[in-house]
Amino acid sequence: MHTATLPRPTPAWRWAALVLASLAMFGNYYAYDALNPVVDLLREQQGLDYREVGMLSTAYNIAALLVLLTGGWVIDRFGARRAIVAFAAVCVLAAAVTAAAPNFPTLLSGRFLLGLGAEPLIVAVTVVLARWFKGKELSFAFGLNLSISRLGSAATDWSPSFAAPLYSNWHDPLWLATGVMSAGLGAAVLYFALERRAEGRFDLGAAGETDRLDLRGLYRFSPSYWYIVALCVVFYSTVFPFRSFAIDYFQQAHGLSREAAGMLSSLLPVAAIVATPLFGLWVDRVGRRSLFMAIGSLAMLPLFLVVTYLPPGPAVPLPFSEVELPLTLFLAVLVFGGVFSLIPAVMWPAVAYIVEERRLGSAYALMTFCQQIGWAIVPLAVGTLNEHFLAGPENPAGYAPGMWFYTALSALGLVFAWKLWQAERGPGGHGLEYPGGARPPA
Ligand SMILES: C[C@H](NC(=O)[C@@H](N)CCCCN)C(=O)O
Repeated sequence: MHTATLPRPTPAWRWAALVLASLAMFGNYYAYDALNPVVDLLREQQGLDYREVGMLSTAYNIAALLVLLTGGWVIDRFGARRAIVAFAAVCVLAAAVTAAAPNFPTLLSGRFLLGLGAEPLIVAVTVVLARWFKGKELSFAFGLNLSISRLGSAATDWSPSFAAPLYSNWHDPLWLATGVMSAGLGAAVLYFALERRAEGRFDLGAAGETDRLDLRGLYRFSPSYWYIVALCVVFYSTVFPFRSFAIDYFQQAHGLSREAAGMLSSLLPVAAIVATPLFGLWVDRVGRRSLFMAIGSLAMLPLFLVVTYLPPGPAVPLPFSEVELPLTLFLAVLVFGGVFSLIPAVMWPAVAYIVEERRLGSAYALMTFCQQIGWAIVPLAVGTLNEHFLAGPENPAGYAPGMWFYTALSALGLVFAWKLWQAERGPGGHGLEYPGGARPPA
């Protein structure tokens, strides 16, 4: 079929494709985060310690590293629409294995399997969005996709409230996650059917470059690229592991109920749902990308120490819920949510200004690869610190070393963002500080 003679897809088809692909991502993010509200139950009922909880997170990353190494081969070989269905099916299987697990090794295999499905599912969805939206609201489509994905994370955090009866044991909330991911698989199948019907009617463009890892070209990336990668590593190595332990931490160290801890933790993705696309639009207008990354890193620096050492403050009612939250924690997590919106909204698109288009797939794949390495190590380190310092409700101070560790990572992030800002203000800058990514003529 000679697609060049066909029209580009109409808005209705494009938005239907976005909604279906994003629902698959909703299931993906829900299934990943489903472990967070059951950490205390895994410790009490399954006898896991914090280090083992950290290992569950690391198992996901090791699988993701292996999949990223084999690159987008499956996507190239079988096409993105088949890949979306296949990877979503792997996620359903992974969620079911995790929910049914009778012991720790099976739990580990479930999370490993999830890494094999979830990260390439994200890549495949990125590929299909690029095909449908290239030249038409692509950034906005990516932003909406990320917001719907984060809604999946928030829904997991809310589940101790809306699915409270399930939380008498750790299996049932994970079966709920399996159900949600199955609905995501349903959306993936509908997407498959939609794309098949669109073929022959519309020009969907050639399948783009998938995120391949081209190790030969690494040395050709500029220092600015490597500063962004370094920031990406320390940023996500802080945020994602913090989220993994956050609900349990708020329960044990601050005495919150699971519902309140879940609501508090959900402020992070909820803030990001609203603010990420807005920050994206703002930065596109004003530029100053590396300055914003530095501001975000600076704002993040004191937050872990604030929740550890400042008095909790008065209890404030959370709108639209029965829950009351200590003011200090509420404000700290809200600011963290702002940072979680600002840095990703600026950081991922900034790479496109620094790396030429034909190497963008490699650049993103390498960045995601490095991200997984940091994200694999930190939960293990924090889990080990919690165990070593006997963290628990009788010894809330035992969580402080982990919080200092996050603070040290945030400080490193600030250094990398600062170096990037310096590099970009100089003559070798790539235009990150200017609205369209180009320095205005002198
Ligand atoms: C855009 C970015 N996504 C990622 O970093 C993914 N590699 C992993 C997401 C896993 C979420 N449970 C993000 O979400 O900010």
